[in-house]
Amino acid sequence: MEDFLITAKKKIPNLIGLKFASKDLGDLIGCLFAGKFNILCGCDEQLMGNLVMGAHGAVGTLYNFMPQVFHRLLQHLSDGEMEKAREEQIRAQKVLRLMVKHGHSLGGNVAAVKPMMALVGLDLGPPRHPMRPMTVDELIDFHRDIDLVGFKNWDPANLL
Ligand SMILES: CC(=O)N[C@@H]([C@@H](O)[C@H](O)[C@H](O)CO)[C@@H](O)CC(=O)C(=O)O
Repeated sequence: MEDFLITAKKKIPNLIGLKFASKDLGDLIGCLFAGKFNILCGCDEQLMGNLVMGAHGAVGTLYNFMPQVFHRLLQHLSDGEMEKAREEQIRAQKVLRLMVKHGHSLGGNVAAVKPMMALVGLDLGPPRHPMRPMTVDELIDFHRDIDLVGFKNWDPANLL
């Protein structure tokens, strides 16, 4: 993406940045120093690392249903409380692993985003074809796993 920014800037004068969805941190630092670009973290599981390296913000799925975890992460980072920030990042990782685990058979982890949003009170309907919604049994399994990692204790204010 660093090469892209340098090359594209010559042809697209109003190019001001990008959402960095890769996990290549070498490329991230390259993008951050490629010029005055606005670089947004597009990989929720790497938010902490991206911000420490200098990313300017983030776009992500998990911020929709576990915002307090990320607010705390940002606060701890700004206070220099790295261990506490890590704890929040690990919470995000635990949820992501479950979304991949339970979303895989549905055609993608976006199908697992829907029940997460429902959990915080927003019924967004079923995922788009070819993904499919969870069956009742799958939903019970998913909720059980989500409860086991402690999700409901992290953001209790958000829950129904
Ligand atoms: C590449 C990608 O899909 N990134 C996601 C992440 O939230 C992603 O789902 C998450 O990090 C799990 O890998 C978002 O940054 C994308 C996104 O929300 C958007 O573009 O609207």
